[in-house]
Amino acid sequence: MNYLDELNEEQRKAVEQTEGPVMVLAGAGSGKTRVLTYRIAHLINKGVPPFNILSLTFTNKAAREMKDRIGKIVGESTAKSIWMGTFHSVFARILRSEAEKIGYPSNFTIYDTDDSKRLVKQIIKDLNLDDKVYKPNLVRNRISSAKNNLLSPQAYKDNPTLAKEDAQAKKPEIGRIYEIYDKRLFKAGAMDFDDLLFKTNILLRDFPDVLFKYQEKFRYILVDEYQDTNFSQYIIVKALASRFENICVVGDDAQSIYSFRGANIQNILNFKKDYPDTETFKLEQNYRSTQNIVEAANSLIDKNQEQFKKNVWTSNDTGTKIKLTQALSDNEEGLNVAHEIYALHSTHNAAYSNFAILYRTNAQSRAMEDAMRKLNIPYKIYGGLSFYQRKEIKDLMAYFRLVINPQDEDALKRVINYPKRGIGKTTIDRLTLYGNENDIGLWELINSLPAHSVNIPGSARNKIAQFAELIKSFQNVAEKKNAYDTGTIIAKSTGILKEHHNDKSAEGVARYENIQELLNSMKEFVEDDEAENEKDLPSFVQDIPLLTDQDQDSEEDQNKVTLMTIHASKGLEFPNVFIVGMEEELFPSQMSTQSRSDLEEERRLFYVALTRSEERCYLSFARSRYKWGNLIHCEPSRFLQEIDPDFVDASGVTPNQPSKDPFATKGDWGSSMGGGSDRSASTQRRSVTPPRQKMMRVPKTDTSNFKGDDTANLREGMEVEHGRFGRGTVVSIEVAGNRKAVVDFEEHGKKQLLLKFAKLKILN
Ligand SMILES: Nc1ncnc2c1ncn2[C@@H]1O[C@H](COP(=O)(O)OP(=O)(O)OP(=O)(O)O)[C@@H](O)[C@H]1O
Ligand SMILES: [Mg+2]
Repeated sequence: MNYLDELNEEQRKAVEQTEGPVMVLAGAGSGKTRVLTYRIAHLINKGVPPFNILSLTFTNKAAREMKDRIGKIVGESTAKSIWMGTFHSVFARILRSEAEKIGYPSNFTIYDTDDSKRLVKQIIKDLNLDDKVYKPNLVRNRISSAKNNLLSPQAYKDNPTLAKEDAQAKKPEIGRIYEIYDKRLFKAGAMDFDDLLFKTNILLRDFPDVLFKYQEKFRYILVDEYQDTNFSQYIIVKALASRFENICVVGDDAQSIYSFRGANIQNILNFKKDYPDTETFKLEQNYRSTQNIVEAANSLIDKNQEQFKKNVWTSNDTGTKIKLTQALSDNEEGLNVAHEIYALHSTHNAAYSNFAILYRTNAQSRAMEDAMRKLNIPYKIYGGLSFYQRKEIKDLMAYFRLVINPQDEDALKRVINYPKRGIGKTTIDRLTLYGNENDIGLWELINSLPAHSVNIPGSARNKIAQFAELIKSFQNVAEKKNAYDTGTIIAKSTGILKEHHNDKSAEGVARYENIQELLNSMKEFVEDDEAENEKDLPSFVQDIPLLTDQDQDSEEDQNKVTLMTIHASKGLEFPNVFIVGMEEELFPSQMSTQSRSDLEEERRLFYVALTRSEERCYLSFARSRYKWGNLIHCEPSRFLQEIDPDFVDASGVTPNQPSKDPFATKGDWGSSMGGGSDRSASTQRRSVTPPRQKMMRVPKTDTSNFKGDDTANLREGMEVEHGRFGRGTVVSIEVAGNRKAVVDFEEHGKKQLLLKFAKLKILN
């Protein structure tokens, strides 16, 4: 069958209109991504060389799937040379070949969010600022949004509005922090994620020949999920497309869910202004979901004022109604979901991969995971601590980074005394201070130490010299050997492998296995004959910070239930979808209920969630859940009443009085639902005693300053105390296998702990 026959008329028109600006603005599941995919195949069939096509997707996984499909139409080897991937990965690749023009080494390091946060923290400390006021996360977000709006440190400092905002927030030094942050990154030959876009913009702005080269190269540009592009991405696309204007963007204003990261829905609304010749196509037929799901989603999004009205319909079956259930607690909610999955799996023979559980916040995964494990249901969780963020992996990777780019000070500081070689903290601090004051990079400094009058004793000087020699010897190895051989030599001769091997605790064994796993993946990398890239260490390390856990899907992950946040589920589809935690102050989130536009974004998020489902969709809420160590009573989400009740099976959940909430609409799924209710219609949350008979866990009685040491109650964000490491905050909890938690300790940094042994005290 001709591939064009697999499209409806409107889709086909959008595919065949290959020249000039094209916008496809259409609802969920209407085939926008399919149009992009077939359009690329069509371009190639019409004779456009694949290397003249640039396709920007939301995830690298989406790009791989697109490439696979195109490969089936035009042949795999042809499909391979299309430039396709996320903005970050595509422009990282371009920056590597052009970096020297903007003063960066081509093997610049990419700092992930964690690395960049550590740097911000360090600067706050160096400036003697109070990190309770200058919260590193907040400062980093502010810098990030400045970069995504293309504001340099100078422009930030000169901007009166920002200065006023910062002054009002009692954080007048953010501009200065940004300036230093920027300088240090540059000195380290490093870019953070936002820089990959920011620096691309600088490159295209300041080097007309480079701009010309890529305009000529990317004669056809396609962008998926255009509604979630930010200003920085928008300007890149605009610059590249301005010569030929063969640009096709697809998106759905109703699915714009990243404004908190600077995504600007105006980009899609302004497309026509930017390109007056734009041909617009509307796709209205949904191929993904049953009628019930489509209509339910339509009725919900109708409540938003800011939107293009769309008429989305489907010729699919009516399907079953959306099933609304309630539970007494988050644990019970998890068990309900698990039982339903188990039942569908056994009676309908549904593969586990046909199920997704979607939630608003990562912390909600815990109750779901516990339940999956109770019923022995295999699951895969996205968005936890990704493999490459584990401490032992980052340590070894820091050696790799340093070998490739010795200017990388974050890497250097991370390993100069790891494994321990007697170079103390005071010594490192003195080196750093001297380097900063005299504007000498750390690597240069430790290599010319005799020429400098830093206050460091002779014994430490020797050790530093030995360390520099060690790194240089690795650089020699890296020049001659492939990534795997180099990696193995580094893991062995630094003593890292041995250190983990000798540690026979459960954590130690896991760390050793993780290091082995990293080396295995390096072996795979060098043995992969298909991939045309170099097999050396820099090629292996290059894009690792850009990998997300969605990119690490292995064969064995195929038949598992998917657990993820709604944000991460964009563009995906599953036969059965469970949307859990449909409660006020959780979804919509507490922060969002103060303004209409924020609330509308939450509603779009709910729209995204609903429209992931193909056949069955389940909504649930719990009447109580733990938050910050307290059991909180929950109100059903206002969004539940916004779906036309014709499409919802709420049997067992009786409607209640209308809510008093100013944004709420008719009806309310209220408090007469389920046992043990003692609620009025108030929307306030408060702590209550859990209804005993059904609660899975009851918090222990408080006899000390501590909330009890029952780690079953542990949640992300909690303050805890550990016998050895002191106070810290729970960053994430992993329940697969032995329960583990990553805790960010005030004094000791992040540690992964096995909860069985860790004896964490939950603080107030
Ligand atoms: N003409 C068609 N015939 C058959 N199936 C189609 C057709 N168009 C789209 N589909 C199928 O419908 C589903 C949704 O398509 P697609 O993912 O491209 O939609 P989308 O508009 O990109 O959705 P989203 O807004 O969620 O990203 C896919 O499974 C796709 O294969
Ligand atoms: Mg899509």
